[in-house]
Amino acid sequence: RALPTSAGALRQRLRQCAERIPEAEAVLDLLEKCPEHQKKGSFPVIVFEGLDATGKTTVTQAVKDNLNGILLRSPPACISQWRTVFDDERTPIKRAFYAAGNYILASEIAKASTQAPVIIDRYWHSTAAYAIATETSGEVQDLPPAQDEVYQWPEDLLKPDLVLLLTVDPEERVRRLQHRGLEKTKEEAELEANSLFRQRVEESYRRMVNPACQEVDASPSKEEVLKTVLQLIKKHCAF
Ligand SMILES: Nc1ncnc2c1ncn2[C@@H]1O[C@H](COP(=O)(O)OP(=O)(O)OP(=O)(O)O)[C@@H](O)[C@H]1O
Ligand SMILES: Cc1cn([C@H]2C[C@H](O)[C@@H](COP(=O)(O)O)O2)c(=O)[nH]c1=O
Repeated sequence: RALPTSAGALRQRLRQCAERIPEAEAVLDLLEKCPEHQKKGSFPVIVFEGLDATGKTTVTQAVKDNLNGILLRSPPACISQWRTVFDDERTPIKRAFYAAGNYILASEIAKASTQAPVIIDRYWHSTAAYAIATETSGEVQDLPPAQDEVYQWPEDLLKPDLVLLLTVDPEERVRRLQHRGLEKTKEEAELEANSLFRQRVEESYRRMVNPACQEVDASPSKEEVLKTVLQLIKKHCAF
């Protein structure tokens, strides 16, 4: 399978291509500086997941402001300048890059969660869901079965307290994509063109376990969605 599910496995993958791709060496250098088995601080760590244009950027910013939190994202800023290099690489290398981003992000989460609530725009569930959906074709029935290990959280990666999956109906999502009008990644283009791919990504999110995603209908107004999300955070996270 293309997705490495431990820090050791993804380091090995990046090492294999580091001679040819200098950016892989740079990612490895950053990984070396991250202690293994990061632990979170006493503040809650809340992740927002979902397909492109479901409203993650909008809601994470609003939640951050509301809770006086710290906003982080995957891939983290320190490696995002190399993203286009890896997006053009073969699938196993590209997936190793996104996986590495999560382990580097875990170091940032560990530190930030000692200071304030941490709000995250995409984390492991996105890395896994896009990888799983890309590796299969056809209908959701063709995905690995629900209990498969691909849906498990990596044992050595810091876990969040709450993962909220934002969903909107396909027509509203396309309206939001068009309204935004930014440059598309390959995955975004595929999501628009291929409704089966979109369904596979969303179903993969739903099958993730330990922690599982809690689904939020993000179709209402920005204010309504924020209200729902803040209620869920209050219910599930102790401050
Ligand atoms: N609840 C909402 N109602 C109407 N429009 C919304 C809502 N939330 C977000 N939008 C709009 O939809 C577009 C996409 O939102 P946003 O950028 O927050 O999504 P995203 O999930 O972060 O996308 P990506 O993953 O591609 O970065 C933006 O133009 C935003 O203003
Ligand atoms: C984090 C992450 C992202 N992707 C792909 C899938 C999406 O189409 C875009 C979205 O990125 P954005 O920064 O939220 O606009 O990137 C991926 O394949 N794997 C990942 O881990």
